[in-house]
Formats: sequence, C-alpha cells, structure tokens
Amino acid sequence: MPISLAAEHVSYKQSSTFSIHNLSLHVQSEKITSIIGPNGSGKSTLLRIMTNLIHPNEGIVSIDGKKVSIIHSRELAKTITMLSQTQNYELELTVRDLVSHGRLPHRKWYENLSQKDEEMINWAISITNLTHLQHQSLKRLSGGERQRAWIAMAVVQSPKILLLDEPTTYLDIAHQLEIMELVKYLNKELQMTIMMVLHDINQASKYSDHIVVMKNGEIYTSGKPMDVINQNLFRTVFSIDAKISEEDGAPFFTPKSLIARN
Ligand SMILES: Nc1ncnc2c1ncn2[C@@H]1O[C@H](COP(=O)(O)OP(=O)(O)OP(=O)(O)O)[C@@H](O)[C@H]1O
Repeated sequence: MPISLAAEHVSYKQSSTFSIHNLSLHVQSEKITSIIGPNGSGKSTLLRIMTNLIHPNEGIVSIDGKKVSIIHSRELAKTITMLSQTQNYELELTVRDLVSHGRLPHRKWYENLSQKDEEMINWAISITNLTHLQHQSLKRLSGGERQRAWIAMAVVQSPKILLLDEPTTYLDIAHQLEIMELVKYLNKELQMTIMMVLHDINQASKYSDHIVVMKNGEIYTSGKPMDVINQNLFRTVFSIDAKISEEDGAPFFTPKSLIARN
C-alpha cells in the first residue's frame, strides 16, 4: 500500500545561526530518496523533523494526511523508523538481543517475545546476512556487520518507511556497497519507502529514484538524479568544479577543483 510522508511549510529554529524555513517535501512512496548537501545544511535536522523527534515551530509533518505529532509513538514506530548517524557501539548486547529490541513497538514491555516476534527476528537477521553472527556481541563485530545489525533492528519493526542518516559512514567501500544493496533490496522486494542522508553523491545518484539537495536549511533543488546532478549544482552548492559523466544510466561526478565560496 502506498504511503504518504509529507512536510508542509515547516520552519524550525535550531539555534541562533541555523534554521529551516518554510520547507515542503513530499517523500515518494515506495521509492528511494536521498538527501545530499554540504555539512551543516540541515539534512539530519530534516530527518529528525520527519520522524517527530524534533517538532517544527511552524508547519505540519504528516503520514497519510495524519499529523505525526498526534500519532501515538508506538503506532508511529511501526510505520516509520529512523536509524541515526551515531549508534552506541559500547552496548553489551548480542546481535539477536539488539534486533529483538526492535520488536518492542509490537508488544507490551512485560510480554515475552511471541512466535511471530521470533519469526520476524529470524527474518531480519537473515536478510541482513547476520545469521552466523546472531549470538556474537556487538562489540566484536566489524563496522559493516554492526551497521547491518542496526539496520536489522530497524527492519524487524517492519516499518513502511525507513529513514537512514549516513548509513555508510566509516565503512570501507565493499561494506558501503553491501549496505546500499541491502537498502535497494528493502525497497524493491519489501516496497519499503526509504529516505536517507548520503554524503557520497555518486552512490546517491546510483541508488536513488529521487534526490533532495539541502543548502542553508532549504531545499535548493530536488528531482531525479539525471535532472539534479549537474555542474551547476556542484558550483553553487558544493563550491567545486566537477566533471559529470554517466555510469549505468546515472550521472557520475568527478571532482576537479575548489572554487571560491560565496
Ligand atoms: N542540538 C543542536 N543544537 C544546536 N544546533 C544544532 C544542533 N544539532 C545541529 N545543530 C546545528 O544545526 C545545523 C544543521 O545541522 P544538521 O546536523 O542538520 O546538518 P547536516 O546537514 O546533517 O550536517 P552534516 O553533513 O555535517 O552531518 C548545523 O549548523 C549544526 O551545527
């Protein structure tokens, strides 16, 4: 079932130096949307607004027309899940324990895991390719394995919408691609709507149906990768000259040189 996540005329004052002003965004259902933009442009803030973690001063965020601010947190967690940029890596938990926590919205805190919970946990561990590591402590995993464990915890909630904040940060290129392929699988096979913040613009271009470019707390532009990724974007948003080519039908950029910032 398609699901509609939208922000309308949202404003949020984060600090004396940063605010989001009158931002509107309709996230495409069952598609992959990537948010790109320079450091401090408001990408994470936007994700947190979309999941009701922070509340806009003005405007509305809604799911299927219902304000997220009035949806019960347990219900909201079953619909939309966000994986933040930094996870607590010092947790003394096994992979399976962590993933089990993701079932909390589906049961009362005092109830034991049901058979359905156990089935979902097995499923989430399996699709993230962690079955052989399920009893391993999180502390003893590689960065890529640990990231997959956190994604499994998010996925076990079977949310319709999954938001990921820089899911590939700190990972080597093979593990980055593994995460991107997993994201693609969740979208294509499970019809999950995905919105993620990415710094790697070539990965955003390759894996996304839609790209949103943030600059100074505003959406500078948005659209299909082919319509958004161009030399002008790199000059005006990232202050670099770039060469744009095409790779498997998606734009591919190579940085050339810095240009003076405005
Ligand atoms: N809790 C906070 N209190 C005050 N200011 C904050 C807070 N969190 C972020 N900011 C500021 O808000 C602005 C936007 O931050 P945000 O994290 O949304 O940017 P971003 O585009 O995700 O950046 P990055 O690419 O570096 O992760 C930045 O100037 C940041 O310093």
